[in-house]
Amino acid sequence: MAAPGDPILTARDLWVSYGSEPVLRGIDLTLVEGGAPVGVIGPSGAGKTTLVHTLLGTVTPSRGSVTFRGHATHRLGRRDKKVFHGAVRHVSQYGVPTHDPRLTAQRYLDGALKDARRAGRTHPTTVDGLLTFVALDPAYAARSVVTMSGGERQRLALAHALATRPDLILLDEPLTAIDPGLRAEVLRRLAGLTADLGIAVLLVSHDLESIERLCSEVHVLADGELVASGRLRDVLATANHPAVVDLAEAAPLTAQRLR
Ligand SMILES: Nc1ncnc2c1ncn2[C@@H]1O[C@H](COP(=O)(O)OP(=O)(O)OP(=O)(O)O)[C@@H](O)[C@H]1O
Repeated sequence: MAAPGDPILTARDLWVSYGSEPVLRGIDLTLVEGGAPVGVIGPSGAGKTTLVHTLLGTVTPSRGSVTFRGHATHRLGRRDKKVFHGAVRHVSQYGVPTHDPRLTAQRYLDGALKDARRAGRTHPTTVDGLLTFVALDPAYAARSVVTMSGGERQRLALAHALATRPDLILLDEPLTAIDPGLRAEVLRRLAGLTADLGIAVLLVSHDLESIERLCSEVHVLADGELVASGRLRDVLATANHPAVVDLAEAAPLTAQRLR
């Protein structure tokens, strides 16, 4: 039985290459049960999405390993894979992955609630409640997902992941397509709900403000390496890597507030 603080996903000396040049270089990262949200921030092309896919097992590392509760993810049997997919959910920057015009928000979220019941992962929520949580009008339940805007699809994907009450949620730029005010509000709600339900979060983003709103611990990813780690305030205060300096310069108001 997993207890708070036990590792859920652990990456050890993770190296990934698509061609000859490594995209991830020796990443060490541990995400724990019920842990406070962890952020990975880095510029475009730093390797953030690759890191998420490697944690999920959809990209195979050339060196190093990812373990789920102590078991190598690339060697999970069918049953353990099912457990893994219930425990660890992913929300990509592209939102709901569908081209099916018949898929409504209601059907999509109903499916997630059904999955949650089957896996014993329910929490007191409904389709209306989930839509409202991500700041979508409950009338959207009847909408075909393919007719929704990018920002609406992103929020629907987030609602879907939350419906299944995972132990860990991997968020890859999940709210980039919505305006900063709404993004701040959804992140605020997300921080509250994940804390209440004990869901651990990894947020990868290039946006310092989003990371600040959700994450107490951050890692800076630059050219495939984690070059600084700690509380965001401390990381910015001791910025001695050019990538950290660039981050602070790109969001001067946030950086100034934190210093
Ligand atoms: N399937 C692939 N084949 C070849 N190269 C890839 C592939 N996926 C990513 N890359 C390259 O790996 C590097 C890291 O990409 P990745 O998408 O992980 O970065 P990122 O930090 O998520 O970027 P962004 O913030 O722009 O989404 C980039 O140079 C990218 O072009």
